[in-house]
Amino acid sequence: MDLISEDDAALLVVYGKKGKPKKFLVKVKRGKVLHTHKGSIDLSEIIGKEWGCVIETSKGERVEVHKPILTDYIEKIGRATQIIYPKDAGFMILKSGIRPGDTVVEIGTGSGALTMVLANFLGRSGRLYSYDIRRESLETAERNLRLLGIDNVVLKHKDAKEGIDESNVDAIFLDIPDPWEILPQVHERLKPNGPFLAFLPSCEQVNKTVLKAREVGFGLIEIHEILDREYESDERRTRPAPWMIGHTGFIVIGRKISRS
Ligand SMILES: C[S@@+](CC[C@H](N)C(=O)[O-])C[C@H]1O[C@@H](n2cnc3c(N)ncnc32)[C@H](O)[C@@H]1O
Repeated sequence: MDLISEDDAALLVVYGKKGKPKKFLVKVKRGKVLHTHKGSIDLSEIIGKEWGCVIETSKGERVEVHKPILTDYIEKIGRATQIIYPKDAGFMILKSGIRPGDTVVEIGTGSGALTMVLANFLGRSGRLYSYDIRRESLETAERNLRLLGIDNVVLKHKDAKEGIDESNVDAIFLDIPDPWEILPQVHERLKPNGPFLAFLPSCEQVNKTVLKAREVGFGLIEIHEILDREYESDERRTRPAPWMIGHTGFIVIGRKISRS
């Protein structure tokens, strides 16, 4: 049975007045105490217990102990930049057509949120080459990747405008302010019919990207925006949560057409 051990990561959840969950991502250590607004939690107590168990704080409040999944990590990772949220990352992966074992390039590592999702999907037999111009971003991303024990990513400190080193790549993901500047190289480095997927916060960027993508030889160009509205439900009513992530960005996708 998969029991909780020392040094495991655990997601502890305590509930506020209106049933709102407050989440704590912790490393389990004997003797370590977590202090929350609902009392303290002795982490020694959960060692040897089953995942999904329920314990109590020092004030007798309920604490759920969950085994963290990828989205839990993404919510809590250190950030050096804006990140791509799971709602967008999941859609981008599906629309890229990539499969475990593929070779993928990412331009704009940032904090590594999309990097984590891509690397997790590609698996041990896959390879992700991720470029960033800023050392600070790469350092943050490296720390975040280490949290998950991800080892199929090659982080590259390089301006992608100076060239993409890999060729015959299955897909290229771009999260930089001006992807249109490098679409000619992206086209050259993709395998036949390979897709690019660009994440862009503004309509002006979308337009420039689409026009350039047509010019350099991408077909089946699509533009999407993904909206995710969370709901809350109790004995009295079910309704949209008062807060939502209003706008993240647009996703532009194109598939390489061979120049004949
Ligand atoms: C918004 S962040 C990417 C966030 C990332 N997708 C995530 O989910 O954490 C954009 C990153 O692109 C990098 N960048 C901008 N222009 C670049 C270029 N020409 N080549 C490589 N990286 C670039 C920036 O340094 C920044 O870290």
